Amino acid sequence: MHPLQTLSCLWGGSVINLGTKKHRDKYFNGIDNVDYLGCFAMTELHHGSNVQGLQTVATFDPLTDEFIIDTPNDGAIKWWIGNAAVHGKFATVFAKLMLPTHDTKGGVTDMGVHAFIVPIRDMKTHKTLPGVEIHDCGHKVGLNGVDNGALRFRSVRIPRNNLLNRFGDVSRDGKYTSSLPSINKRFAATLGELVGGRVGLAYSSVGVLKIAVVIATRYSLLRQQFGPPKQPEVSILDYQSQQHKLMPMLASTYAFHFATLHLVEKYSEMKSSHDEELIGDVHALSAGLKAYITSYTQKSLSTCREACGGHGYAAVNRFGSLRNDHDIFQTFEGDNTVLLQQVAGLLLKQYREKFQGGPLTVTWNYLRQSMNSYLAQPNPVTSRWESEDHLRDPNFQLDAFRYRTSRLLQSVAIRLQKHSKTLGGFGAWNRCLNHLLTLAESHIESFILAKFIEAVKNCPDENSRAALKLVCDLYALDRIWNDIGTYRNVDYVAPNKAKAIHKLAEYLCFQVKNIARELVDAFDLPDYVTRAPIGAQTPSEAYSQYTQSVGF
Ligand SMILES: CCCCCCCCCCCCC/C=C/C(=O)SCCNC(=O)CCNC(=O)[C@H](O)C(C)(C)COP(=O)(O)OP(=O)(O)OC[C@H]1O[C@@H](n2cnc3c(N)ncnc32)[C@H](O)[C@@H]1OP(=O)(O)O
Ligand SMILES: Cc1cc2nc3c(=O)[nH]c(=O)nc-3n(C[C@H](O)[C@H](O)[C@H](O)COP(=O)(O)OP(=O)(O)OC[C@H]3O[C@@H](n4cnc5c(N)ncnc54)[C@H](O)[C@@H]3O)c2cc1C
Repeated sequence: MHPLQTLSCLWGGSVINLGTKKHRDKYFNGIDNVDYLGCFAMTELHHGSNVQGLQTVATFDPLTDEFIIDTPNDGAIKWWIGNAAVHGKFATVFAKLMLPTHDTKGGVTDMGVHAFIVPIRDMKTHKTLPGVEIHDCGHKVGLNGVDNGALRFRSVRIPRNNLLNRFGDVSRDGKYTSSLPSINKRFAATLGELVGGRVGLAYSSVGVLKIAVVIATRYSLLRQQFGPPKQPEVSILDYQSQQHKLMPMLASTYAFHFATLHLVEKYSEMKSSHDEELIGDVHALSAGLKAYITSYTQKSLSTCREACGGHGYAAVNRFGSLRNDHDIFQTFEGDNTVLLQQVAGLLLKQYREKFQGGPLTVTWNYLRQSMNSYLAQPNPVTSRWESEDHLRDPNFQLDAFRYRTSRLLQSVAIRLQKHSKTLGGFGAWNRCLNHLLTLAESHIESFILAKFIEAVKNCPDENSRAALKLVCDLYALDRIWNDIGTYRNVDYVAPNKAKAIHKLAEYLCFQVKNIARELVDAFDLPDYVTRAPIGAQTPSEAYSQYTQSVGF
């Protein structure tokens, strides 16, 4: 999807999902046929992550039945707004709704952040409208095809009808009504508009990871360097170090593929059902997967570039532009560190409800099982089991991941309770922040593994199932080895078992290497998508495409 289209989804989605029939009737066709190019103006110079801290105001004027949109200070200038600098005709502006209190002092009441449609350029002349000032945010590290702009509003008047009023409305006489019980619920509903973008970014990030893994793996099979004395040189993927760099990454790519397929399904289900519980579930899942996957992909892009040596540094082989364009996936649509805290918050909410007897929603019900079974002391016998059958048993693998999450959840809940007494909620949360982030990542890894195991089980073709099982085992054991300290600290894994896990993970890297070409070809990415000579589908063409690219 082209960034412009994605940005129009943000603008169009906000009008359709935060507005009501009158907005759909007035704007849908223009959005759909791209007459009404628009932008999603939430972020300000001083506030991006903290949406409740936004300062742009929309004050209702009962005399003229309008809202007055104002940027009260430079910190409130809308910043980074895609489609604003060149193309946008409208903006969905997120601002604090201010209602007159009708008292003698002429006061106003802050009703919280709401969304407003603000025309920013003339439909015919495309000139910036009166009271609107727009500048380009300038050259960026990447994604320079997107025209990110900064907008200042000086007493811009819009009709009352331009309030996107699905979750809160203002009558002609300035009375506020809402279908939702609290300002917090209205805020959550408004933020719900961000979920679609996070789903899209998680899914797109897997696409970027596939491209990088395809290029690096194909090149590593093709590239030969050194070999045994008096024998032909070997492919660099024969080196254990190269296998260790790329094969767990290939396994993670497959794991993320299945996890994001499930996320898209849950998102579509949520959009059609509007199920309250599902909304919270999908919010946390999209936040967690977007944060986890985009962080993993960004690190992997550098690993792939390095694994291809000097030719990985040639712009024509794309690692640079992919790395530069993808880098911001870790920040926009919600900064990853901030989003992981949403996951931790929801886990703690479920934990509290569970111990207060409340129901656990379907996606988290493993916590119910794990809370009871896993939190018993680890079994001193199984913690020493090291056979390949046991280590490659999906039940062991998933139990290990879920045990870790449960232990992290229980221990952070205890720490938060202890620190809150002296530091208060905010201080306690900050004191435990790294623990909370580890909990969130551990939960997301458990979710990803569960989906991968499910995909293996449901694979109809026997040979493909065997290949997927091999890749899934590598994913699981690599992840356990990656955090072996946690498992050792709680004696879930004895020293002998840790050694066996490490040894088996290295052996599985070697085995996956033997089918690596088939595994990357299975992503079915044509050369016009990977667009990197050294990763050409036909190995014999790779070097010739590359030499031709420089003019030979
Ligand atoms: C390389 C190839 C390229 C390919 C091409 C692809 C190009 C892709 C281009 C994509 C274009 C992207 C353009 C970018 C756009 C943007 O960046 S838009 C702006 C994004 N900004 C954000 O995401 C802001 C992040 N901040 C927040 O979401 C919130 O401020 C917060 C941090 C979540 C709120 O925190 P706080 O104020 O502390 O409130 P909480 O108590 O945490 O939350 C209140 C309740 O609301 C619930 N909630 C929060 N978010 C959501 C949500 N999204 N959906 C549903 N519910 C939500 C939260 O759970 C709380 O509920 P309760 O616990 O019940 O109170
Ligand atoms: C190319 C690009 C396109 C964009 N497009 C749009 C758009 O179209 N519309 C739009 O509204 N916005 C857009 N944005 C803005 C984007 O959404 C914000 O940059 C993002 O939400 C992060 O906010 P911030 O930049 O203010 O960072 P901050 O929130 O200031 O965060 C900075 C750092 O502080 C850390 N931090 C912040 N809060 C916490 C916390 N509570 N706990 C721990 N660490 C914390 C973060 O982890 C981060 O590393 C875009 C940005 C870019 C660069």
